[in-house]
Order: sequence, then structure tokens, then C-alpha cells
Amino acid sequence: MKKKNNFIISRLKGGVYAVKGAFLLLKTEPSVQVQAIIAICMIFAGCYFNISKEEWILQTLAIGLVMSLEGANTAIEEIADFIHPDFHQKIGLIKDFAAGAVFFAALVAVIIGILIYYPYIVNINL
Ligand SMILES: Nc1ncnc2c1ncn2[C@@H]1O[C@H](COP(=O)(O)OP(=O)(O)OP(=O)(O)O)[C@@H](O)[C@H]1O
Repeated sequence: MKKKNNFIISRLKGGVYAVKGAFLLLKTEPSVQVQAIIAICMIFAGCYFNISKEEWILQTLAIGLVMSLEGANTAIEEIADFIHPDFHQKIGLIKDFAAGAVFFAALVAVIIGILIYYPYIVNINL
């Protein structure tokens, strides 16, 4: 029973650290802040155009994917700067790989955004 309680407490603590990390990212990281602002704009757009449930699911997945990878990219940059603060070709490559991963996700998110909103925008009655 004690072992089970320890497991639950350690998982709860893990959740608290994760929420703290998410708030820190939002508070301190301009790249994550920009993605959060874009996400809020997309949520307003979804409400405005009254997109379908399936479109909300796709949009939410795209937002989650980009924000998660942006957070992971920030963590990788921090590790890289911590273990090797000076200029090094390998550090540059590691950072470029991490940024490239965000780029893939952002590209997919843009494509999803176009697929969702293009039909609504062309059918808009002004
Ligand atoms: N220590 C380093 N050694 C070699 N190249 C580096 C180093 N630091 C950064 N670079 C190069 O500069 C690029 C930008 O690095 P930086 O750490 O400023 O990331 P950033 O994407 O501008 O950060 P942020 O996402 O926080 O705006 C890297 O992708 C890499 O090519």
C-alpha cells in the first residue's frame, strides 16, 4: 500500500513540475509566447467560422504538436548552452536539428490551417 501511495505521490509531483515547466515556457520564452498567441488567434478563428468537431480536433492536435516541439526545442537549446556555452559546430548542428523538428511541425500546422479555413474564407459573404 505504501509503495502504491509513493507511486501516486511521485506521479502527482511529476504533474506539478510539468505544469510549472509549461508556465515557465509561456512566461520566459518568446518563441513559445508567439506560438501561444497564434494558438489563441486560431481558437478565435475556429469560433468565428464555427468549424466542425473534426476540424477542432485537427486544429487542437496541430497547436499541441507545435507548442510541444517548441518547448522541447527550448529545452535542447538550454542543454546545449549549458554543456557547451562556447561556439562549436556540433552545438550548432544540434540546435539546427531541433529547430528543424519545429519547422516540420509548423509546416504541417500551416497546411492543416489552410485545409480547414480556405473553404470558409472563399465562401465568406461580405
Ligand atoms: N554555441 C553555438 N555553436 C555553434 N552554433 C551556434 C551556437 N549557438 C547557436 N548557434 C547557431 O545559431 C542558431 C541560433 O541559435 P540560438 O541559440 O540563438 O537559437 P534561436 O533559434 O535563435 O533561439 P530562440 O528559439 O530562443 O530564438 C543555431 O540554430 C545554430 O545554427
